[in-house]
Amino acid sequence: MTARMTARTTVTTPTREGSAPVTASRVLVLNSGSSSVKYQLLDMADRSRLAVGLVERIGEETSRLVHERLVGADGAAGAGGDKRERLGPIADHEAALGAVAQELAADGMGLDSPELAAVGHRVVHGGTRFTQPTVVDDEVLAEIRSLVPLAPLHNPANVTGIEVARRLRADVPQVAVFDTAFHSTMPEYVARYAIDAATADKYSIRRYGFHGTSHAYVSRATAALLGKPVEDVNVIVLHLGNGASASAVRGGVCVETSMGLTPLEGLVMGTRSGDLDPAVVFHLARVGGLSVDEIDSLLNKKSGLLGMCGDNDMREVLRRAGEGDEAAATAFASYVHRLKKYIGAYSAVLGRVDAVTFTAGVGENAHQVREAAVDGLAELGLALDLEANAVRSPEPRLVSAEYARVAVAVVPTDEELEIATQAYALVTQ
Ligand SMILES: Nc1ncnc2c1ncn2[C@@H]1O[C@H](COP(=O)(O)OP(=O)(O)O)[C@@H](O)[C@H]1O
Ligand SMILES: CC(=O)OP(=O)(O)O
Ligand SMILES: [Mg+2]
Repeated sequence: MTARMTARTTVTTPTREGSAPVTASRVLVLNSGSSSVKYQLLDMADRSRLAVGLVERIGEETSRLVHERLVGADGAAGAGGDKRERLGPIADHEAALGAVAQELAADGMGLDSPELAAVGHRVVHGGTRFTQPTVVDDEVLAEIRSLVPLAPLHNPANVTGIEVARRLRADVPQVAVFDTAFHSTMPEYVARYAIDAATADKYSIRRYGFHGTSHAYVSRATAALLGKPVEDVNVIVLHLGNGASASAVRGGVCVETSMGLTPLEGLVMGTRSGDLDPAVVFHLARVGGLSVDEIDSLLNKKSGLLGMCGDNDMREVLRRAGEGDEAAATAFASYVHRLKKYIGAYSAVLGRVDAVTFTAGVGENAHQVREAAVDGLAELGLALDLEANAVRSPEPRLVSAEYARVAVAVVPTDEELEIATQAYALVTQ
């Protein structure tokens, strides 16, 4: 990406007065979740962050917007920032994005700025069609909308984000960057489920995989950390946030990932079950009398750590387990056992593993999870330097023992920077 960036052409937009064009190098990135919007404004001329923020608990009485300006009020780097918080109900995503636009405008960095080159949107499901970042027009938006049944928790919010941003700034390209894109290289025999082929084709049933923007960024950053070209590095990436997924990346190309048709399969997550016998669904319907929607909600929103022990935040699970709480200890043990299984499985898939990399909220911060997941895997070449592993740091770093054959790394993910980079590259190419 960096190489592509240096050869950039410029985007020109008219000034507000409609006179001479100015060079636009800012990208606003929107990551809209079901009840939250995370955003960042970046200047791609030097890849710096100008403002970051979060709106959470959208639709509740207790909504909260936190906005942080990271540069001087006139956009000058290093001139000191400002952090503001707004509490009180924000009814929906439309209102949330309106509030975000207001905060940016208050800092002189509003959506009407002639310096805005693009808005980059995280879109979770891109189906089989969207394997590249894509400028959104009516037809593309309709296709993203048609994928809502495959990502009901995520795509509706992504669609709203695009609609609102388009309305606020119709002349600036809206670029969709898809979670599924990086995984589109999986071999057909990996992507296919072993079900009737005609049925699978009719209903677009296959493994798509998610968090691809993070898996792509982190696998490249791991190669950089090892000081090797990405083509020479085989890595298992463990993205452990609220949603969690593993991927096996051979020489920069994804060959397998744990999430499937939807972001429900695979690892134990904050509120999602991950892998289970599909017959659990039939049993709940036939014997439990639950509707399909009730089972969907149970497995997506009331399972995982939350379902097993009542807390979905790993910090809380660790605290309770440390105090001897049995349900929390079992939930933690299930979480790391599933991780261990995927590390083993993907070691077999890759044949040779150069690194196992932990990322996202849990992966970057919970040293206990890393320690427990790697424990006992010496035969696979994995061993930690426990002291290095326990150190907190925002930097990419190695935490493996010096003698270990396979590196264990902690690499902070940066989906927003990756989305901005891809969006900017597309509009300036
Ligand atoms: N210090 C910490 N120790 C353990 N877990 C943490 C810590 N900080 C954050 N987390 C976990 O990270 C999760 C959020 O990760 P994040 O990548 O931000 O998720 P998402 O992007 O899916 O919202 C939280 O639910 C919490 O469990
Ligand atoms: C796809 C997915 O699971 O995303 P998130 O972790 O943001 O919920
Ligand atoms: Mg995330």
